[in-house]
Amino acid sequence: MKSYFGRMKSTPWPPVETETPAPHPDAPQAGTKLAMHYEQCFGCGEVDGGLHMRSAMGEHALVHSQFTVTEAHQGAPGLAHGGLLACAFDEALGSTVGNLLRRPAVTGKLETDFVRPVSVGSTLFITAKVDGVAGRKLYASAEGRLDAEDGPVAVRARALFVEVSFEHFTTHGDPDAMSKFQQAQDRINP
Ligand SMILES: CCCCCCCC/C=C\CCCCCCCC(=O)SCCNC(=O)CCNC(=O)[C@H](O)C(C)(C)COP(=O)(O)OP(=O)(O)OC[C@H]1O[C@@H](n2cnc3c(N)ncnc32)[C@H](O)[C@@H]1OP(=O)(O)O
Repeated sequence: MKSYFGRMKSTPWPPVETETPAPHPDAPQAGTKLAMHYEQCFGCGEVDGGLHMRSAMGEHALVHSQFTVTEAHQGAPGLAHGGLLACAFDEALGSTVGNLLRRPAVTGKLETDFVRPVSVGSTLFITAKVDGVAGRKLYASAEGRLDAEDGPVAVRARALFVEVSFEHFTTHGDPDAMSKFQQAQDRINP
């Protein structure tokens, strides 16, 4: 498969020896639309000004995500804010890791290469994959193309997710975090 990294190629990725991840037996099948994981998630939830990202499982354990850049997402006039684009890749990569490996994890490190401007009104087509697993360390990467699955690459990203216990979310976040996640899943997939 063609490298996902372009200029990132000079740095070895993953940076440590990893095992090739097998998708979890309960990972969604190719063609499945992925449910939002939480209604108040800025990436995939029903949040005003959010990304409203939509994702689907593709062939070869690739996850395809899309979102359209709105006026609420600007940095420079008419252009997507870089941090907002990083957020989009955090979401797409996190969803890829969560759905394929079904291990609770948080982003430890996220790197982005911005290679083309992304203007308001454009749709980013993001393709993401899990690259390797080393114990609790889960490595993933993605690229985002402008306005079509085969459009020009605008952003590349790679990230380390670290597996955590479910208590991470209830201790550091909302004590009811897990029941809220579950309620959201039940409403979406009754
Ligand atoms: C059943 C399951 C679910 C299925 C569901 C499917 C549905 C879809 C699911 C989900 C979609 C989700 C979509 C959301 C996407 C957005 C995600 C976010 O935005 S997450 C928020 C931002 N991130 C944080 O808030 C983390 C804050 N940081 C921490 O809490 C800690 O620092 C943590 C947990 C990352 C690590 O802390 P420690 O104490 O547990 O572990 P230590 O030992 O420090 O690190 C473990 C290993 O990782 C390396 N590491 C950690 N951070 C690193 C870094 N920045 N760079 C390099 N290595 C790092 C360390 O060197 C260590 O490696 P060595 O084991 O020693 O080899």
